[in-house]
Amino acid sequence: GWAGLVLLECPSCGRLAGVWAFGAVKWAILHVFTSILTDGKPQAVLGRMVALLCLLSPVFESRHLLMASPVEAYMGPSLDLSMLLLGPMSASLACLVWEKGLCGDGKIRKDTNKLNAGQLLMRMVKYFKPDTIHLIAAFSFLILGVICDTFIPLYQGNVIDMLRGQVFQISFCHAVGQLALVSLGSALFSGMRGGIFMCTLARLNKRLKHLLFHTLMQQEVNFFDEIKPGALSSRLHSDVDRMGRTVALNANALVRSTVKTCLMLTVMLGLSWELTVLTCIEIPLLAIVQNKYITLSKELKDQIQDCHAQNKDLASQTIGGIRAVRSFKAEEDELRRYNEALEQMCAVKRRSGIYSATFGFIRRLVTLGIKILMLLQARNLISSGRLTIGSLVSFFLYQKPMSNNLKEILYCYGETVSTMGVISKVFSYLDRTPQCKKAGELAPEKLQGRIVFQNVTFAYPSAPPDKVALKSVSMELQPGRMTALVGPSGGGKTSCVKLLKRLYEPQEGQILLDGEPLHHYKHKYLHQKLAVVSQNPVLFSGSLRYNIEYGLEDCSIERVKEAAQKTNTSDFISGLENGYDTDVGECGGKLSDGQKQSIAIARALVRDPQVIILDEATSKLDVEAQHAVLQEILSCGRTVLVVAHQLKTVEKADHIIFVEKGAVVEEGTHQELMAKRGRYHRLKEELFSQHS
Ligand SMILES: Nc1ncnc2c1ncn2[C@@H]1O[C@H](COP(=O)(O)OP(=O)(O)OP(=O)(O)O)[C@@H](O)[C@H]1O
Repeated sequence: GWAGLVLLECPSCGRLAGVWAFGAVKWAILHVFTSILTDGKPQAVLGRMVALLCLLSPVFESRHLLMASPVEAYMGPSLDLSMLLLGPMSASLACLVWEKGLCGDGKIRKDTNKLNAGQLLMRMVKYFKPDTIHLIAAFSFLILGVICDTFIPLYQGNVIDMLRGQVFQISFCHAVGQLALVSLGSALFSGMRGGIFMCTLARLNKRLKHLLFHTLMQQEVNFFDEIKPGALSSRLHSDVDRMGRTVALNANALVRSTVKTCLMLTVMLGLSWELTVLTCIEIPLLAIVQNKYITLSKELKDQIQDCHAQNKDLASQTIGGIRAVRSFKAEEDELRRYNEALEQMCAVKRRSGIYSATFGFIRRLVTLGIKILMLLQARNLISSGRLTIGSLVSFFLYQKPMSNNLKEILYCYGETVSTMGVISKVFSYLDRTPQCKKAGELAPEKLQGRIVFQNVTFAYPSAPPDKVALKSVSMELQPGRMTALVGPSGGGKTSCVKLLKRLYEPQEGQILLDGEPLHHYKHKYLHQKLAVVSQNPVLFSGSLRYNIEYGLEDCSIERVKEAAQKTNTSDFISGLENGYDTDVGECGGKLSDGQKQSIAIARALVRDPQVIILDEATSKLDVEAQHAVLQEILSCGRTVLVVAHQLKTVEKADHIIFVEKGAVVEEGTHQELMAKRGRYHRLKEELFSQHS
């Protein structure tokens, strides 16, 4: 700026030599200045930038002198104000291209990032494959719409130039007709493009959600111990929606803006190359600001997502457990916790808002500066007769959408980059291999139901490495016998049940069913032949029938009724207005705890299992129902394992296994264990006092 002002004051001082001398002095001063500012260690990039800023004008003037015709002598630098600003801008642009695009380190770094992002995008694009026809149609309409769009301002300029009335009426009508035609084409093709894209996006979302849900269903139970349900549901809904939307809409916007930009650039260059250059200078400047903004906002976006998942989790936990919250009068506490989570989210969003406002301000400042330069240049062009008013109007009509296009390209780039985190997270779930043994193909017609635990050692994957839930447990459950697992709380009873259900795999030893390891059996077969009923069974919202036949294909109503009869629930169900079609409410909320247990036992019995495991599953039933259920379960020579806390259940058992601190301590009948006067005898009162 200073150099320019001096030259404006004294255009002929020293001509080219003066310009070079001035550039050199400016370089020396700026070099000293940057050295002082950076404690004598200016960065290489700053040095290059300073050199370019100071020497670009002398180089340009030298070229001017060399190319000047012999007739027209070189008269020194131009007094044009726009040239004054063009110098520093061109230097900044050249520097940016060099540093960001061509310079060694940056390029390598960018390439590796690009590779990952590129691979993710390519993979994402593959999911669109079933919609190829739709996409071809959508992109064809997009290109047609863009072509029509591009010509609208040009025809508008033509019509304005003809308004002066010197041209024939017929050509005016022709120009208006052309304008109407391209406008109509633009509206029609854009509408078609938008509609098809939306449909494609909906189909992609459906496919991705289905795939992700399927993958999640395959994961081992520990995966769900480690990742909260709120986070998973957020991935499944918000993230899949976001990744589909970003990729599809950005691809749409990117192609539209790129085609439009190329076409518009051609037309604009034809109208005025000087004004076009000025329009294009805006882009790299905005790119720098946008790049900085993307880096800052990416981290915040991740934080917002995590906060969102946390809030969702907190709200669903509280609402789901509202009965517990109410009974402990913990509403205030829950409200405070939720409020704290909201505050946290608010703080992150506030920071994001500040970044966005600052970015918006700088962007507007850049745009305003360019606009002023353009008006100055336009005045020069019109006064020298190189541009008509109609062409200028056309140019301005192009300029706004052109800048918008470029901004859109930058925005799409930014959006896509910031969605990479989301895309890679979703893909990491899609690619996750379940950490459990693959089920075998064994499905014998006849199953005895003899279960043997052979030196089973097991620690929960989420527990500390030294905390073992079961230590070398060996035991046998025989067909036709009821075995009771008893022991103090935290002893390892439920862990045995979980291993039998194959929710977890033991780290050492194995569990055999009729002499074969559990994982050799077909998954579906195993869960049909080995039924587990827990103390607090999970029911799903839906009818009673749906809950009893849950997971079974082609289960007749007769089988459902028979199972209900065996658990003494058929009378209660027949008394209901809709019978077996009565809705049980969210998680069976419309049923009493005892009714829930009965339905869960009926659900186990309808499968006609050979092994039944009751994890205190009859605790809420009345004595008569308990008796009936146990009678029924023990018939047919089944293997029965009960995790018992009640003395009367234990007394009915043929065999008792006493588990403490993850190990089998004693076993035998109730009488034998009492006679032994060991751990079982000593803890008997404590074990059963609350329940008996
Ligand atoms: N999902 C889990 N992750 C980590 N550790 C667990 C998990 N579930 C249980 N444990 C730990 O494993 C040990 C055995 O627990 P388990 O549930 O088998 O005891 P239990 O005998 O059934 O107790 P209770 O009679 O109170 O139900 C306990 O120390 C418990 O803290």
